[in-house]
Amino acid sequence: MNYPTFPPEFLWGVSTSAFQIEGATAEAGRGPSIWDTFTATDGKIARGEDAKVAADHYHRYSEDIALMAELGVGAYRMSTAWPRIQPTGTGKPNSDGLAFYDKLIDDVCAAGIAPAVTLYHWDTPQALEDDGGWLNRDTAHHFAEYAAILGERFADRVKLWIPLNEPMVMSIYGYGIGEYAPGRFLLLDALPTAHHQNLAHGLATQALRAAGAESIGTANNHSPIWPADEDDKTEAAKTWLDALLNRTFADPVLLGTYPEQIHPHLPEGFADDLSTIHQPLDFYGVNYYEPQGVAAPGEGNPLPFELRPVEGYPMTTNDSPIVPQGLRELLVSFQDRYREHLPPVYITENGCSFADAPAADGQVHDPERIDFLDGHLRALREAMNAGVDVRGYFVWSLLDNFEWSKGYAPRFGLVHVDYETQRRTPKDSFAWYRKLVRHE
Ligand SMILES: O=C(O)[C@H](O)[C@@H](O)[C@H](O)[C@H](O)CO
Repeated sequence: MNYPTFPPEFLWGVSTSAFQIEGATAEAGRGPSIWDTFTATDGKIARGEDAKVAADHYHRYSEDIALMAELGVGAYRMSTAWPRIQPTGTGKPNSDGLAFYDKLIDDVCAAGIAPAVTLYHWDTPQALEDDGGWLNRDTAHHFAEYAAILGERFADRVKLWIPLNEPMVMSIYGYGIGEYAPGRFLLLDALPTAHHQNLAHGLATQALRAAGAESIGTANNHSPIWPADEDDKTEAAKTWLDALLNRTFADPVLLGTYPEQIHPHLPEGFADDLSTIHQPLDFYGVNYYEPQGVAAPGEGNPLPFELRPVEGYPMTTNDSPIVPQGLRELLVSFQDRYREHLPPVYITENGCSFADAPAADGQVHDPERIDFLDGHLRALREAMNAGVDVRGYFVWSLLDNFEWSKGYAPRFGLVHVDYETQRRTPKDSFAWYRKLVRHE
């Protein structure tokens, strides 16, 4: 099988997040997070599922590290659970929490794999949410304190640091439309949470630098915005949605500015924080899954846009259109828009879910996932040929895991997880990725 070719020093990895795989939510001093609260709230999660056990990674991380060593990946993007380190989000760190990540990071390093640590993948300590969460500017400063604790403890071993995972999703899905924790429905009044997360990114980057961190970047999710029709009003809606979903999180970090449209929705004095947010970065991490369709707002719609599905493409079981060329388009547009302000890029997440299950032969055959990865890697290669400086790629995800409000039905892993027995079964895509990563 001919694979797309990449430079020998290209960094191959896999990604996960703490809340989606660890389980052990009440063990070793971990405090409750907004997602523990959300999963315990009726009607919020499909089939009433929760992540108390998830993939039980907290107890089975050695087995999972052995799987990554088998894959031959050069890096593992994981997240640390803020409520495991600071159960209420402030104050003295929980030594058992630090000890867990000490052991995990040591064993990842011992397997010859570079740890890439995301400090925050949406599991805000509930105590901070009770004080307003990301609506409260103080949370950004608490986050910087948390970052300093991690930097001090792990900067000697961690290769790549990512303060926040997808602040856009936290703001829009968590505070804007209530689909994710903490479940607020504030629409555009959620935008102060975007600013406070951007501020947290800047303050945490300063704290990590002070602790001697090697390489710091982002993991922002981005989508090319595709107009549903040629109407001028749709073009205006496209510009607005691009500002909201993409530029509100890229511009302040890369340029030290916010798109004009967003200014009226930001907290007073936001401009004074831009120099803190606009920290020099070593890389820009992009999570790509799909383009986003848009049209002009209909009658009575309070928003300056209307979301539209992208049609005419094969779909995943998570209702995502499979559009590899969207990745090339996105990266080339970023190169054009940010030019010398865009540091080297890592694809920090890309992946797909299908209803994978062991077949009669005990194997898990997932040809659609192999096609998905192959297609997106070819599109990535094209973007690199067009001049985008891409240094690495992380598959979402190593393991099947808890897919937020959709629970366990969407399976994104290269490794199948039987949630009854916690048995791990590498899928065909695991073998495919192994060959690619090992240049076999
Ligand atoms: O991008 C995200 O939404 C998150 O970073 C992951 O936690 C998701 O599980 C994954 O993307 C699949 O939807």
